[in-house]
Amino acid sequence: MKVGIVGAGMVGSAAGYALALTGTVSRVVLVDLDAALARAQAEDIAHAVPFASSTVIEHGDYPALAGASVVILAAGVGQKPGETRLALLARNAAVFREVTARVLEHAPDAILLVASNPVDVMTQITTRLTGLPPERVIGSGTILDTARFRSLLGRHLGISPRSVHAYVLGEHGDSEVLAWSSARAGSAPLASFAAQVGAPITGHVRDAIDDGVRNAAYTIIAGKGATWYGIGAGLSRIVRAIAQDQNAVLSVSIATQDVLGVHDVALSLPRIVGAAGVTAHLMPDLADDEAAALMKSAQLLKDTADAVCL
Ligand SMILES: NC(=O)C1=CN([C@@H]2O[C@H](COP(=O)(O)OP(=O)(O)OC[C@H]3O[C@@H](n4cnc5c(N)ncnc54)[C@H](O)[C@@H]3O)[C@@H](O)[C@H]2O)C=CC1
Ligand SMILES: CC(=O)C(=O)O
Repeated sequence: MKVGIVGAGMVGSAAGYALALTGTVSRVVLVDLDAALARAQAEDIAHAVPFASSTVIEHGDYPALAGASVVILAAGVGQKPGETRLALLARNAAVFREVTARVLEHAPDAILLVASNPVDVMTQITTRLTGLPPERVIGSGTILDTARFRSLLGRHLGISPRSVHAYVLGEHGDSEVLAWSSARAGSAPLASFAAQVGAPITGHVRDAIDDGVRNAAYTIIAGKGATWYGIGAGLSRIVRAIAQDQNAVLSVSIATQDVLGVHDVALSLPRIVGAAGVTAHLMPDLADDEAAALMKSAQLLKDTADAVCL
Protein backbone atom coordinates (compact mmCIF):
# COMPACT_ATOMS: atom_id res chain seq x y z
CA MET A 1 0.00 0.00 0.00
CA LYS A 2 1.15 3.55 -0.76
CA VAL A 3 0.58 6.34 1.77
CA GLY A 4 0.96 10.06 1.06
CA ILE A 5 1.73 12.60 3.75
CA VAL A 6 1.05 16.28 3.06
CA GLY A 7 2.89 18.42 5.61
CA ALA A 8 6.34 17.05 6.32
CA GLY A 9 6.90 18.96 9.56
CA MET A 10 7.15 17.32 12.97
CA VAL A 11 3.83 15.44 12.83
CA GLY A 12 4.01 14.35 9.19
CA SER A 13 7.62 13.19 9.48
CA ALA A 14 6.93 11.36 12.77
CA ALA A 15 4.07 9.52 11.05
CA GLY A 16 6.37 8.63 8.16
CA TYR A 17 9.03 7.43 10.59
CA ALA A 18 6.53 5.28 12.51
CA LEU A 19 5.20 3.80 9.26
CA ALA A 20 8.75 3.04 8.11
CA LEU A 21 9.83 1.42 11.39
CA THR A 22 6.75 -0.76 11.59
CA GLY A 23 6.90 -1.67 7.88
CA THR A 24 3.13 -1.19 7.76
CA VAL A 25 3.05 -0.06 4.14
CA SER A 26 5.28 -0.53 1.09
CA ARG A 27 5.66 3.14 0.10
CA VAL A 28 5.43 6.55 1.76
CA VAL A 29 5.55 9.88 -0.14
CA LEU A 30 6.15 13.16 1.68
CA VAL A 31 4.83 16.42 0.16
CA ASP A 32 5.29 19.92 1.61
CA LEU A 33 5.11 23.54 0.53
CA ASP A 34 8.77 23.53 1.54
CA ALA A 35 10.09 21.01 -0.98
CA ALA A 36 13.58 21.04 0.55
CA LEU A 37 12.09 20.04 3.90
CA ALA A 38 10.12 17.17 2.34
CA ARG A 39 13.27 15.95 0.62
CA ALA A 40 15.36 16.14 3.79
CA GLN A 41 12.77 14.37 5.94
CA ALA A 42 12.35 11.60 3.36
CA GLU A 43 16.10 11.05 3.14
CA ASP A 44 16.51 11.02 6.90
CA ILE A 45 13.67 8.52 7.40
CA ALA A 46 14.96 6.39 4.51
CA HIS A 47 18.22 5.99 6.41
CA ALA A 48 16.31 4.31 9.27
CA VAL A 49 14.65 1.80 6.96
CA PRO A 50 17.58 -0.65 6.59
CA PHE A 51 17.37 -1.26 10.34
CA ALA A 52 13.69 -2.07 10.32
CA SER A 53 11.73 -2.76 7.13
CA SER A 54 11.60 -2.45 3.35
CA THR A 55 9.31 0.58 3.12
CA VAL A 56 10.27 2.94 0.28
CA ILE A 57 10.33 6.57 1.45
CA GLU A 58 10.06 9.27 -1.20
CA HIS A 59 9.33 12.98 -1.51
CA GLY A 60 7.61 14.84 -4.30
CA ASP A 61 4.94 17.26 -5.38
CA TYR A 62 1.20 16.48 -5.49
CA PRO A 63 1.38 14.28 -8.64
CA ALA A 64 3.57 11.91 -6.59
CA LEU A 65 0.45 11.09 -4.54
CA ALA A 66 -1.08 9.19 -7.48
CA GLY A 67 -2.05 5.70 -6.38
CA ALA A 68 -2.01 6.49 -2.66
CA SER A 69 -4.63 4.54 -0.70
CA VAL A 70 -4.36 6.85 2.30
CA VAL A 71 -3.22 10.48 2.43
CA ILE A 72 -2.35 11.93 5.83
CA LEU A 73 -3.03 15.68 6.08
CA ALA A 74 -0.60 17.24 8.56
CA ALA A 75 -0.06 20.62 6.86
CA GLY A 76 -0.56 23.96 8.54
CA VAL A 77 0.39 25.59 11.79
CA GLY A 78 0.60 24.20 15.31
CA GLN A 79 -0.05 25.78 18.69
CA LYS A 80 2.31 28.27 20.30
CA PRO A 81 2.76 27.78 24.05
CA GLY A 82 -0.56 28.48 25.80
CA GLU A 83 -2.55 28.67 22.54
CA THR A 84 -5.65 26.44 22.17
CA ARG A 85 -6.17 24.13 19.22
CA LEU A 86 -9.35 25.97 18.21
CA ALA A 87 -7.32 29.20 17.79
CA LEU A 88 -5.61 27.60 14.76
CA LEU A 89 -8.83 27.16 12.82
CA ALA A 90 -8.81 30.12 10.41
CA ARG A 91 -5.18 29.59 9.41
CA ASN A 92 -5.47 25.84 8.88
CA ALA A 93 -8.85 26.06 7.11
CA ALA A 94 -7.17 28.31 4.52
CA VAL A 95 -4.38 25.76 4.06
CA PHE A 96 -6.88 22.91 3.67
CA ARG A 97 -8.90 24.73 1.00
CA GLU A 98 -5.81 24.54 -1.21
CA VAL A 99 -4.41 21.21 -0.08
CA THR A 100 -7.56 19.06 -0.29
CA ALA A 101 -8.27 20.09 -3.89
CA ARG A 102 -4.75 19.21 -4.95
CA VAL A 103 -4.79 15.89 -3.11
CA LEU A 104 -8.09 14.83 -4.69
CA GLU A 105 -6.83 15.81 -8.15
CA HIS A 106 -4.10 13.17 -7.90
CA ALA A 107 -5.41 10.63 -5.39
CA PRO A 108 -9.19 10.67 -5.87
CA ASP A 109 -9.71 7.24 -4.29
CA ALA A 110 -7.65 7.79 -1.16
CA ILE A 111 -8.92 7.72 2.39
CA LEU A 112 -8.00 11.08 3.93
CA LEU A 113 -6.54 10.97 7.43
CA VAL A 114 -6.64 14.41 9.04
CA ALA A 115 -4.10 15.34 11.73
CA SER A 116 -3.97 19.15 11.59
CA ASN A 117 -5.67 21.00 14.44
CA PRO A 118 -8.31 21.67 15.51
CA VAL A 119 -8.59 18.14 14.17
CA ASP A 120 -12.34 17.56 14.61
CA VAL A 121 -13.31 20.80 12.90
CA MET A 122 -10.68 20.22 10.20
CA THR A 123 -12.23 16.78 9.63
CA GLN A 124 -15.68 18.32 9.26
CA ILE A 125 -14.33 20.98 6.90
CA THR A 126 -12.45 18.38 4.84
CA THR A 127 -15.62 16.32 4.51
CA ARG A 128 -17.50 19.40 3.27
CA LEU A 129 -14.72 20.61 0.94
CA THR A 130 -14.18 17.24 -0.71
CA GLY A 131 -17.75 15.91 -0.76
CA LEU A 132 -16.32 12.49 0.16
CA PRO A 133 -18.43 10.14 2.24
CA PRO A 134 -17.67 10.65 5.96
CA GLU A 135 -16.23 7.15 6.35
CA ARG A 136 -13.37 8.17 4.02
CA VAL A 137 -12.42 11.35 5.91
CA ILE A 138 -11.02 10.28 9.25
CA GLY A 139 -9.61 12.61 11.87
CA SER A 140 -7.04 11.22 14.28
CA GLY A 141 -9.36 12.69 16.90
CA THR A 142 -8.75 11.35 20.39
CA ILE A 143 -6.56 8.41 19.40
CA LEU A 144 -3.73 10.29 21.11
CA ASP A 145 -5.77 11.28 24.18
CA THR A 146 -6.91 7.67 24.55
CA ALA A 147 -3.25 6.59 24.47
CA ARG A 148 -2.42 9.21 27.11
CA PHE A 149 -5.33 8.00 29.28
CA ARG A 150 -4.23 4.36 28.99
CA SER A 151 -0.61 5.30 29.65
CA LEU A 152 -1.43 7.15 32.88
CA LEU A 153 -3.87 4.47 34.06
CA GLY A 154 -1.32 1.73 33.29
CA ARG A 155 1.33 3.62 35.23
CA HIS A 156 -1.00 4.05 38.22
CA LEU A 157 -2.06 0.38 38.21
CA GLY A 158 1.43 -0.96 37.51
CA ILE A 159 0.32 -2.78 34.35
CA SER A 160 0.93 -2.47 30.63
CA PRO A 161 -1.17 0.29 29.01
CA ARG A 162 -2.09 -2.37 26.46
CA SER A 163 -4.07 -4.15 29.19
CA VAL A 164 -6.11 -1.01 29.83
CA HIS A 165 -9.33 -0.53 27.84
CA ALA A 166 -10.47 3.03 28.20
CA TYR A 167 -11.43 5.78 25.76
CA VAL A 168 -11.40 9.53 25.52
CA LEU A 169 -14.44 10.81 23.59
CA GLY A 170 -15.57 14.06 21.98
CA GLU A 171 -13.18 16.84 21.02
CA HIS A 172 -9.44 16.33 20.68
CA GLY A 173 -9.07 19.37 22.88
CA ASP A 174 -10.16 21.13 26.02
CA SER A 175 -13.75 19.79 26.11
CA GLU A 176 -12.77 16.12 25.72
CA VAL A 177 -14.45 13.50 27.89
CA LEU A 178 -12.58 10.76 29.71
CA ALA A 179 -14.98 7.80 29.83
CA TRP A 180 -14.15 6.58 33.33
CA SER A 181 -17.38 4.66 33.83
CA SER A 182 -16.72 2.23 30.97
CA ALA A 183 -12.96 1.83 31.61
CA ARG A 184 -11.64 -1.67 32.23
CA ALA A 185 -8.28 -3.18 33.14
CA GLY A 186 -7.74 -6.72 31.98
CA SER A 187 -11.28 -8.06 32.02
CA ALA A 188 -12.39 -6.23 35.18
CA PRO A 189 -14.11 -2.90 35.68
CA LEU A 190 -11.43 -0.30 36.45
CA ALA A 191 -12.43 0.33 40.09
CA SER A 192 -12.50 -3.39 40.89
CA PHE A 193 -9.10 -4.01 39.28
CA ALA A 194 -7.61 -0.97 41.00
CA ALA A 195 -8.84 -2.13 44.41
CA GLN A 196 -7.48 -5.65 43.84
CA VAL A 197 -3.97 -4.38 43.03
CA GLY A 198 -4.04 -1.94 45.95
CA ALA A 199 -4.09 1.18 43.77
CA PRO A 200 -7.59 2.62 44.23
CA ILE A 201 -8.87 5.37 41.94
CA THR A 202 -9.38 8.09 44.54
CA GLY A 203 -10.73 11.53 43.68
CA HIS A 204 -7.19 12.84 43.77
CA VAL A 205 -5.93 10.14 41.37
CA ARG A 206 -8.84 10.77 39.02
CA ASP A 207 -8.24 14.53 38.99
CA ALA A 208 -4.50 14.08 38.39
CA ILE A 209 -5.07 11.68 35.48
CA ASP A 210 -7.77 13.91 33.97
CA ASP A 211 -5.41 16.88 34.17
CA GLY A 212 -2.51 14.85 32.77
CA VAL A 213 -4.53 13.77 29.73
CA ARG A 214 -6.37 17.03 29.06
CA ASN A 215 -3.29 19.22 29.43
CA ALA A 216 -0.61 16.91 28.01
CA ALA A 217 -0.20 18.92 24.83
CA TYR A 218 0.13 22.24 26.70
CA THR A 219 2.81 20.77 28.97
CA ILE A 220 4.79 19.19 26.14
CA ILE A 221 4.53 22.29 23.93
CA ALA A 222 5.80 24.42 26.83
CA GLY A 223 8.80 22.09 27.12
CA LYS A 224 9.74 21.39 23.49
CA GLY A 225 7.58 23.53 21.23
CA ALA A 226 5.36 20.84 19.71
CA THR A 227 4.26 17.20 20.09
CA TRP A 228 5.01 14.57 17.48
CA TYR A 229 6.00 11.08 18.64
CA GLY A 230 2.61 10.18 20.15
CA ILE A 231 0.58 11.39 17.20
CA GLY A 232 3.07 9.91 14.71
CA ALA A 233 2.51 6.47 16.27
CA GLY A 234 -1.25 7.08 16.44
CA LEU A 235 -1.45 7.93 12.74
CA SER A 236 0.60 4.86 11.91
CA ARG A 237 -1.82 2.76 14.03
CA ILE A 238 -4.81 4.06 12.06
CA VAL A 239 -3.06 3.38 8.75
CA ARG A 240 -2.29 -0.17 9.92
CA ALA A 241 -5.97 -0.78 10.67
CA ILE A 242 -6.80 0.33 7.12
CA ALA A 243 -3.90 -1.42 5.37
CA GLN A 244 -4.59 -4.75 7.09
CA ASP A 245 -8.40 -4.39 7.05
CA GLN A 246 -8.31 -5.01 10.80
CA ASN A 247 -11.73 -3.73 11.81
CA ALA A 248 -9.91 -2.39 14.87
CA VAL A 249 -11.84 -0.33 17.42
CA LEU A 250 -10.09 3.05 17.62
CA SER A 251 -11.21 6.42 18.95
CA VAL A 252 -11.21 8.53 15.80
CA SER A 253 -13.25 11.42 14.47
CA ILE A 254 -15.62 11.46 11.52
CA ALA A 255 -18.64 13.59 10.63
CA THR A 256 -21.51 11.83 12.42
CA GLN A 257 -25.23 12.26 11.83
CA ASP A 258 -26.34 12.28 15.46
CA VAL A 259 -24.38 12.37 18.70
CA LEU A 260 -26.76 12.53 21.68
CA GLY A 261 -29.07 14.84 19.75
CA VAL A 262 -26.35 17.01 18.15
CA HIS A 263 -26.55 16.60 14.38
CA ASP A 264 -23.81 16.47 11.75
CA VAL A 265 -20.76 16.88 13.94
CA ALA A 266 -17.24 15.42 13.73
CA LEU A 267 -15.87 14.10 17.01
CA SER A 268 -14.40 10.94 18.42
CA LEU A 269 -16.22 7.82 19.51
CA PRO A 270 -14.86 4.28 19.47
CA ARG A 271 -15.20 3.37 15.79
CA ILE A 272 -14.49 0.31 13.68
CA VAL A 273 -11.66 1.02 11.22
CA GLY A 274 -10.75 -1.20 8.27
CA ALA A 275 -9.98 -1.12 4.55
CA ALA A 276 -13.09 0.93 3.72
CA GLY A 277 -12.34 3.48 6.42
CA VAL A 278 -14.78 3.78 9.32
CA THR A 279 -17.65 1.29 9.03
CA ALA A 280 -19.46 1.74 12.37
CA HIS A 281 -19.29 3.48 15.71
CA LEU A 282 -20.12 2.42 19.22
CA MET A 283 -21.65 4.58 21.92
CA PRO A 284 -20.14 3.45 25.23
CA ASP A 285 -22.33 3.21 28.32
CA LEU A 286 -21.78 6.59 29.96
CA ALA A 287 -22.51 8.02 33.38
CA ASP A 288 -24.92 10.99 33.32
CA ASP A 289 -22.14 13.56 33.83
CA GLU A 290 -20.08 11.99 31.01
CA ALA A 291 -23.05 12.02 28.62
CA ALA A 292 -23.73 15.68 29.47
CA ALA A 293 -20.06 16.55 28.89
CA LEU A 294 -20.05 14.70 25.55
CA MET A 295 -23.17 16.54 24.42
CA LYS A 296 -21.52 19.86 25.38
CA SER A 297 -18.34 18.94 23.50
CA ALA A 298 -20.41 17.97 20.44
CA GLN A 299 -22.33 21.25 20.50
CA LEU A 300 -19.11 23.28 20.81
CA LEU A 301 -17.59 21.50 17.81
CA LYS A 302 -20.75 21.83 15.75
CA ASP A 303 -21.08 25.56 16.47
CA THR A 304 -17.39 26.09 15.65
CA ALA A 305 -17.57 24.15 12.37
CA ASP A 306 -20.85 25.81 11.33
CA ALA A 307 -19.26 29.26 11.77
CA VAL A 308 -16.54 28.51 9.19
CA CYS A 309 -17.24 30.00 5.76
CA LEU A 310 -15.88 27.80 3.02
N1 LIG B 1 -4.15 15.50 15.81
C1 LIG B 1 -3.26 15.52 16.78
O1 LIG B 1 -3.37 14.78 17.77
C2 LIG B 1 -2.11 16.44 16.66
C3 LIG B 1 -2.15 17.41 15.72
N2 LIG B 1 -1.12 18.28 15.58
C4 LIG B 1 -1.28 19.30 14.56
O2 LIG B 1 -0.60 18.89 13.37
C5 LIG B 1 -0.32 20.06 12.58
C6 LIG B 1 1.14 20.02 12.14
O3 LIG B 1 1.97 20.17 13.27
P1 LIG B 1 3.56 20.14 13.13
O4 LIG B 1 3.98 19.06 12.21
O5 LIG B 1 4.11 20.20 14.48
O6 LIG B 1 3.80 21.53 12.41
P2 LIG B 1 5.07 21.93 11.51
O7 LIG B 1 5.06 23.41 11.44
O8 LIG B 1 6.27 21.22 11.99
O9 LIG B 1 4.69 21.31 10.08
C7 LIG B 1 3.65 21.81 9.31
C8 LIG B 1 4.09 21.70 7.86
O10 LIG B 1 3.00 22.08 7.03
C9 LIG B 1 3.59 22.67 5.88
N3 LIG B 1 2.59 23.47 5.16
C10 LIG B 1 2.01 24.63 5.54
N4 LIG B 1 1.17 25.05 4.59
C11 LIG B 1 1.19 24.13 3.59
C12 LIG B 1 0.52 23.99 2.36
N5 LIG B 1 -0.34 24.91 1.92
N6 LIG B 1 0.80 22.91 1.61
C13 LIG B 1 1.68 21.98 2.01
N7 LIG B 1 2.35 22.05 3.18
C14 LIG B 1 2.10 23.10 3.96
C15 LIG B 1 4.71 23.53 6.42
O11 LIG B 1 5.66 23.85 5.43
C16 LIG B 1 5.26 22.63 7.51
O12 LIG B 1 6.35 21.85 7.07
C17 LIG B 1 -0.66 21.27 13.49
O13 LIG B 1 -1.93 21.76 13.13
C18 LIG B 1 -0.69 20.65 14.87
O14 LIG B 1 -1.50 21.37 15.77
C19 LIG B 1 0.00 18.19 16.36
C20 LIG B 1 0.11 17.20 17.31
C21 LIG B 1 -0.97 16.29 17.57
C1 LIG C 1 -0.78 19.23 19.77
C2 LIG C 1 -1.83 18.26 20.06
O1 LIG C 1 -2.93 18.33 19.54
C3 LIG C 1 -1.56 17.21 21.00
O2 LIG C 1 -0.42 16.86 21.26
O3 LIG C 1 -2.53 16.70 21.58
